[in-house]
Amino acid sequence: MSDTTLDRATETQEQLRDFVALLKPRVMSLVVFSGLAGLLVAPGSLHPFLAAVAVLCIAVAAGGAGAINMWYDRDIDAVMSRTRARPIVQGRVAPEEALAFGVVLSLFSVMVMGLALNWVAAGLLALANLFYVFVYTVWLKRRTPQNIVIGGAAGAFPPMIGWAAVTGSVSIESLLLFALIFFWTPPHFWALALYRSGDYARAGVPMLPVVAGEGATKRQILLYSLVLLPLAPAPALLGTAGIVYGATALVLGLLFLAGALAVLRAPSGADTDRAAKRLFAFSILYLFLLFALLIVDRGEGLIGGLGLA
Ligand code: HEM
Ligand SMILES: CC(C)=CCC/C(C)=C/CC/C(C)=C/COP(=O)(O)OP(=O)(O)O
Repeated sequence: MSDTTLDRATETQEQLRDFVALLKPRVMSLVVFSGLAGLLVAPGSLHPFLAAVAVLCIAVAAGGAGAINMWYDRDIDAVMSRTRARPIVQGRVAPEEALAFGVVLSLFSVMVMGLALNWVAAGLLALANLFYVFVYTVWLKRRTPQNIVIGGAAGAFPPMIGWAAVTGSVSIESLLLFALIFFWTPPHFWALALYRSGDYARAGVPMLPVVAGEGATKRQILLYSLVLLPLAPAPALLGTAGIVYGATALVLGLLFLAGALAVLRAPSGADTDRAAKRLFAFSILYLFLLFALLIVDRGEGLIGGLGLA
């Protein structure tokens, strides 16, 4: 192979990597997993191919919204150390190209969901996508410290979308899964914001630790952890999951609460940063485990949900 062919291959690979980065793939992993859980625990069955299409649509719509978010936020992303290396900021992807990429993916995923599954799931998918772009990114992120409480609802839709892909409807059970992520998001994000508050202050983004201070943020984290404690086991009461899920969710909730208390008690500075980093990491593990348990504890739902029964 000649040097120019090799150069071109490397360039294509790097471009591909940049476009994948626009989709925020790491955050997407949990979005997709929670969507899959919603799909698997829903009553009814779906052909495995259609189940795969539905999950792929959730991933692509979330990725499309992520690309549009990166286009809109390119000014503040350039100021924050965590986001400085992103492709648009580094000039490796043109802003208009990222925007077009995000819009096309968003439209495509909603259309495919509607045509292949049903229009309730497609409508919810569009709502989640629009909520992240317009309500969170454009409207609230730069205006109020409640940005992630309200705007964070976008990320709570995936299990409801998975559920609707199977059933064509919204139900009390899928609303409960929505509520679970909705109340999980503030402690998840504010833990990170505590040790990244310098970044947000520099960028002029009014995240809670910047606007209300460290103490108020820690108390809010504790409050939401208290709400999660009875909420997470609740699917066991509705029959969406079994007793194994319910008991483990309670234990996980107690561990979450212990993490929030450790953050509250930690003195300002390095100790707070350390406790907040641990809580942030645990928040991700917590949600992954909850949804994994939900799937496992509904073994017969899993088999039925994929039409394998
Ligand atoms: C408005 C709501 C949310 C905000 C503001 C937020 C913010 C963030 C931020 C800033 C990070 C760090 C990413 C990085 O290091 O580049 C992060 C990580 C993460 N978030 Fe969230 N998040 C939100 C909701 C969610 C939701 C709903 C999910 C999934 C259900 C989620 C899943 C994750 C995961 C899996 C990571 C770890 C990614 C990694 O390994 O870096 N987040 N989040
Ligand atoms: C269609 C669909 C299912 C959408 C779900 C969208 C989704 C993943 C929402 C979660 C919200 C999120 C990742 C916020 C990141 O905040 P930020 O954008 O302020 O983070 P940043 O500072 O890293 O850019």
